[in-house]
Amino acid sequence: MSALPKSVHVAVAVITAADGKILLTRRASDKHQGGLWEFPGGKCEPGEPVRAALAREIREELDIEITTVEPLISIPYQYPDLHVLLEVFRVTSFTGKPRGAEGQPMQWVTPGQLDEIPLPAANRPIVRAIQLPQQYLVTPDLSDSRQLYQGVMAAAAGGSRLIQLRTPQLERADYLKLADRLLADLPDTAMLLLKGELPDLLTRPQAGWHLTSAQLRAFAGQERPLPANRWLAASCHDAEELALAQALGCDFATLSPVQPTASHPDAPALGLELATKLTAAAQLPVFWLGGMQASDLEHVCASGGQGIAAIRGLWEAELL
Ligand SMILES: Nc1nc2c([nH]c(=O)n2[C@@H]2O[C@H](COP(=O)(O)OP(=O)(O)OP(=O)(O)O)[C@@H](O)[C@H]2O)c(=O)[nH]1
Ligand SMILES: [Mg+2]
Repeated sequence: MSALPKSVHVAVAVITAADGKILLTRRASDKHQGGLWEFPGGKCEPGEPVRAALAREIREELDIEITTVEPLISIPYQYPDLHVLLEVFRVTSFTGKPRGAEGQPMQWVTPGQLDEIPLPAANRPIVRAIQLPQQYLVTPDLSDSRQLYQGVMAAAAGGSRLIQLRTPQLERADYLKLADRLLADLPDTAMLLLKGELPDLLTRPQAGWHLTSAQLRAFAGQERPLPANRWLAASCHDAEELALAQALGCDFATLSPVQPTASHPDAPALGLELATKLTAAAQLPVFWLGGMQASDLEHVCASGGQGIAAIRGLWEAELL
């Protein structure tokens, strides 16, 4: 057997059925990461475009033709014995009926079940990218708790699944009161991330936590401060902070400011080119923040981002 190459470029498919279930196959036990479940896919041949490799691998492994393909995330990952660049695509339609054409076992699982299944270590951010929506709402800077409560509830009723409660104008006690009302009343489909200090999070097990970049730096070198079943995110502004977020085990990051924004007029914007570069190097889903609107979503996803985080761009006009 020849030695493994040092770095491989891999096309990976998250094949999603109409009911939201995702197709996993099991790796043969004699292969790299053998015996674990995986998303189907395989290595690009020299000079082969990644989407062509994806179509070929899925044809070879599952005997189907993929038809609707969108970029999900790309992950550079160093295993002890191999460097991989996983380029992951979501496949939402195909022709034919998938079968393990190489004799490999198959199963369809819900996004939530992915947490329970042994996958290769590089796959954790893929699982997070699958579980996260493409829009991350950040509450507008209002001082009226009632208006904020109604706005968040309306957003959740309208389908928003990921919401950060950011209210610099509220006193701490009022903030926590509002947070508790929302945690009690929001539907299970919506996840609320709070800002603040660890003790407040430890007493609110349903909440996620969004760290400031200063908190992220203060936690450097420490253990993940929340258990794996709670959402942990961080505000990042450069490559160093993205690396810290990853090292701390954050589930995702925001990267800002991508474009100039009214809420932070003095912060120099990263620009699209640098945001794309930083996102490609990161090993976690990255929401772009700063001057982002719903109309930017397609470009952000095509550039490797998870989606957009926005204050002004995503809330109903009457809230602002
Ligand atoms: N297909 C796939 N590969 C993954 C995943 N996660 C992950 O780390 N990898 C790694 O990516 C590399 C390439 O995958 P592969 O073994 O499927 O390649 P292939 O289909 O071309 O296989 P072959 O070499 O037997 O022809 C392997 O080192 C594998 O461990 C995943 O979810 N799906
Ligand atoms: Mg394969």
